Amino acid sequence: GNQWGYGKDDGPSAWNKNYPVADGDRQSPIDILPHQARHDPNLGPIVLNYDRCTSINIANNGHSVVVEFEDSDDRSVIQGGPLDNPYRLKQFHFHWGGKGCHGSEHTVEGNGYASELHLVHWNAVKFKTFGEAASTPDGLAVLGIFLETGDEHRWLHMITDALYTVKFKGSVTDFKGFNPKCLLPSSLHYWTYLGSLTTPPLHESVIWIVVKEPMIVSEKQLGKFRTLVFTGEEEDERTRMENNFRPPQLLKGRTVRSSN
Ligand SMILES: NS(=O)(=O)c1c(F)cccc1F
Ligand SMILES: [Zn+2]
Repeated sequence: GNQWGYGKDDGPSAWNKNYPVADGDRQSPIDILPHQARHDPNLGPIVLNYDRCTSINIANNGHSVVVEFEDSDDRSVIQGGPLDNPYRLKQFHFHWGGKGCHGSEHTVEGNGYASELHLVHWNAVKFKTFGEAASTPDGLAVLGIFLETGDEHRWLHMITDALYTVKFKGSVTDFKGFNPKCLLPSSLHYWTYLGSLTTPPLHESVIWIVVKEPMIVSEKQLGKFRTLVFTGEEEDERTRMENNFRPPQLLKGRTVRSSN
């Protein structure tokens, strides 16, 4: 099948073999150069209505740890900013590095962060299903939040305390009542640009909204993500899940706008 990963032979430099769009004109992530971003006064604030969000489960999909949400109605949406419609929250997941090295996907002036949280939303006004939205330009809106190491994050333990239940690829456990609003930094000032999924199939369907202010988490909390493994419980090898990030891709003439 189309198995891909983050190793030497199946990693980002090999993805274009099975997914030629990897060499496309609007690939993600990118290196963000704040001084070259165009400040757009028409870019309003991002508005998150997550108060009635319904988390369902937490899973290890062999590439990351993902928390899925009920998305059969508009109970949790993102709107405003560059978005013309409300986009429904579908899932969130993380990308991270190895001990002490960088693991974010987007970089800022060449500097990576320890990790990056992606909150994935889809345009249910224009599309019937997530899959349809994910394969059509601007069907998705992903909110990216950098994680920087420092003091312990007061709410991230709700995620890290559950990671031992999804150590192996293919494990899924109940994860109800979690509202990701508790993870967000105080300011939602952002950069925005048109890009893609950062994992295969790399569809060029994403309106990216990258928040400028990182959330602060402790090295201990981040270390718990590295107790996950890419491999299934039945497999012999136990390959530690880390460095599950795609490096920055060419801008190819795109404009990055700044909310302010
Ligand atoms: N990394 S990402 O946020 O681009 C992403 C998506 F948007 C959707 C599915 C998987 C995935 F990894
Ligand atoms: Zn992601």
